[in-house]
Amino acid sequence: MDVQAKEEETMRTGLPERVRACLFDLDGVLTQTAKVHAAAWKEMFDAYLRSRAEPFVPFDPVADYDAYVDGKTRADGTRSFLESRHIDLPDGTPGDPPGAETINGLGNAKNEIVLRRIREDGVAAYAGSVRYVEAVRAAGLRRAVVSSSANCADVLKSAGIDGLFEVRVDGVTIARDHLPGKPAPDTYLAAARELGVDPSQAAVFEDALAGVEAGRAGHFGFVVGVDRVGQAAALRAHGADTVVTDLAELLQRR
Ligand SMILES: O=P(O)(O)OC[C@H]1O[C@@H](O)[C@H](O)[C@@H](O)[C@@H]1O
Repeated sequence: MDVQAKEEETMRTGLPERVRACLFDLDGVLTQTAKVHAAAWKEMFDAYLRSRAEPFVPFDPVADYDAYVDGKTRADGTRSFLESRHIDLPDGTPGDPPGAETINGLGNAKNEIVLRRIREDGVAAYAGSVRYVEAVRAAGLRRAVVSSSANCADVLKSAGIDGLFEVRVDGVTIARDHLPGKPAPDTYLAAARELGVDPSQAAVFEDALAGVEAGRAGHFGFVVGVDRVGQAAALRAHGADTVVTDLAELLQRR
């Protein structure tokens, strides 16, 4: 493909010309799993909150999920929501049984629920996202998935889209390399490094407030907020340069 044709195709991705790589979040951006996570968090937190002495105030799967849990690692999400309720639990250890009254125990209980739901209902990719990733691949851009989820590889495989990406930085990488999770930019920076591009040449695609914040903190070339729940203004306030409701909208931009 000659230079002009390539530039025209790159322009059709709706991204600035300097962008050479796309870094995609998973849950809620590529796959319809943000709502599965939100429902699993609610099931786990409500069971735990009911077991406590204070009056029961349920976990809100929209407001609490977006503010405290979305985009963060399992342990950070657990800690952050409990903190909002002034509940301080010990971390425990990764092997704590599901439901043990520790950060790890509650996180393990949530993971059992999420895996059960995924097993029973399967995982669907967003059709617009698949079209978009195929378009950026055709335009010659590099592609990575950057997720806080330790279940990232399985979810990509179940959705049948694991072959579209060259690099994966996920919850397993975070634990192995001791990376700070989102809203810190480290996971996105690691993916850009692995793809061999400067952050200024990479676009970040995120539906979580913690995720667009990571995009801004890492000084990435462009941050696309993906609004699945009516939080466009908050995504902009936390770091998105533009907001779409479906990635395919970007293909119409010139
Ligand atoms: O528990 P997992 O699968 O490791 O996922 C951790 C987090 O991964 C993020 O991608 C989701 O936005 C969160 O909702 C989720 O809790």
